Amino acid sequence: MSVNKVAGMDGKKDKRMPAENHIVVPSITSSQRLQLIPSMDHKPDNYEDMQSEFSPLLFSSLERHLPPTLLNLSRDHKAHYMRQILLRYSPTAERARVQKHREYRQKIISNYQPLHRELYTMHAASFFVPSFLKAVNENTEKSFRSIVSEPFTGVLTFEMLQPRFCEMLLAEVENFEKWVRETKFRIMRPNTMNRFGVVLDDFGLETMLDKLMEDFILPISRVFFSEVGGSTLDSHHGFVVEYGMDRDVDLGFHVDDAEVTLNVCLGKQFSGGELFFRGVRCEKHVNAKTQSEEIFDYSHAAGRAVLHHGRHRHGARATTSGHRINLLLWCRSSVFRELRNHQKDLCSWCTECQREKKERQRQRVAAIKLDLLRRGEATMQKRFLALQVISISMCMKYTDEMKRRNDKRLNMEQKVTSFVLKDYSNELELQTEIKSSPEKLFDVYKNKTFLLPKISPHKLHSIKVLEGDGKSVGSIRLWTYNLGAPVIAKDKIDAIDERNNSMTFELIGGEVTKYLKNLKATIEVTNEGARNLVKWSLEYEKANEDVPTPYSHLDYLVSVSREVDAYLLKA
Ligand SMILES: O=C(O)CCC(=O)C(=O)O
Ligand SMILES: [Fe+2]
Repeated sequence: MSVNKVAGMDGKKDKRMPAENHIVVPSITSSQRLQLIPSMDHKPDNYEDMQSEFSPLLFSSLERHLPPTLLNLSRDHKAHYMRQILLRYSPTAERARVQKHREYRQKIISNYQPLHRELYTMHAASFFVPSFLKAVNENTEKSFRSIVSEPFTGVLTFEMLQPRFCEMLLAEVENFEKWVRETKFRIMRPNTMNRFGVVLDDFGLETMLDKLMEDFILPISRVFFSEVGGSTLDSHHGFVVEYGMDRDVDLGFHVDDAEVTLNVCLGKQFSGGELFFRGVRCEKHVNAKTQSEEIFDYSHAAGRAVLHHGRHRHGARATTSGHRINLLLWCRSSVFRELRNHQKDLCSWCTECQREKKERQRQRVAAIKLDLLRRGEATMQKRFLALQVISISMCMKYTDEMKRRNDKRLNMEQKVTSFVLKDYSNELELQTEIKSSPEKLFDVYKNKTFLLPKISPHKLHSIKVLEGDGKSVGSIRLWTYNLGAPVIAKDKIDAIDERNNSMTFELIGGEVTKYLKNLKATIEVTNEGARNLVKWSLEYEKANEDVPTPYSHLDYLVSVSREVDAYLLKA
């Protein structure tokens, strides 16, 4: 089974940038690099009318990553700066392909006479049904839930297009196909799996479809598909597919080259043609076996939309009579794709990754249980507590149990083998024994943080000093690490006590600050008799009651320290 459908030539704008020698750009120093954390309170310029080989949406989303000193420059300055960066990432062959495709589109657009010009700009009131428009205008989770039904997890359906719009679009596609036949113009099909159907972006509908994605699909995807890039959609591939006895009959099992796929049935009369879904999979698991609970079939109806994750494996059964024509919008997120490049291991959204993870956890817990039982020295209570501590990052069940205890405001001190966990309200401590000297381990955290991504590459991707020297109080650093998914955090060194090998960091930015209003972490490396100990303490304030106690953060910090310990012993 080959399920990866190859994307068609999705085009870029038929526009050009202003001539470069018209722009005077202030010289750029190394401190003016793009920022990993976007300035969310900055409103980017609109680049719609700018001529460039890159999409206007790409410029708008990249603008938020510009260094603060560049944010207030003129639009042309910013575009010039961003274009230089984008060009560095666009290899020559890709640029040549884009250029060729742009010429192809230009040739079509300057020769083809549209039938319904009103389709080429967004007229929301005449395109969409009122219920859809109302939900998008209100733009709340509640408003979207009121129009959407979810017959199967991750497959949303809702009424979307007016019958008149469907008729006009069908007539426009027919008109375009007539022109193709008459002129014998060789057009590209939407992708390698379709012999029929046309790319709407290629004959002038790109701007309207950009708007459709940005103003109508993005708000819904933000609510339902944020985990898979739905909040950062910034480019699309828009086309129609056509089925019938004299067209393509069915569509094989595949995944789309999209983060979120919009599939709207335009008509006409048909029977058969059901969509079949078979579970969400990442690249690694795209061919993994389907579980019975992943099987879902859906019969489409004219005007109705289906919105699903692009990597939700699917296909379409044979259209047994009539004609079935659908509008497809493959919506993509460059940010999500970039982040995926750093996240080499598990996908939170791939059912198979999750199944493998559970299986590994089950095996670990079983091994720990067996080990404890074998040792026989632990009392029944010790065994139970050991499992609780070790499973902090593994099973929410345990942390829920701990939360209930915690709510009774119990100060627990649990001594288990080499771990000590203290759980106060808003404070957590986890201590573990290490073999290397306290001074050496502290030295890594104080002076040699550059070693950490090397020591623990699967947990920590990078540490960048943003302000100060990265070693003294007041220094600000940017951490990219892996807490199940890639996470970005900005911290400030709050206090250093070299005599006691202790340091405190405060979180001042990044995803975690969304659910923990305050988070201070202190490391203390000490020596107690014959034992060397590392203790991590967290002081935190949850953004709301539903936020889980940050056991996983604590466990993360301690497990990195244990890896540093192992590294020092080997060094
Ligand atoms: O035929 C359909 O409705 C599905 C089309 C589709 O999945 C695709 O073109 O990616
Ligand atoms: Fe598809």
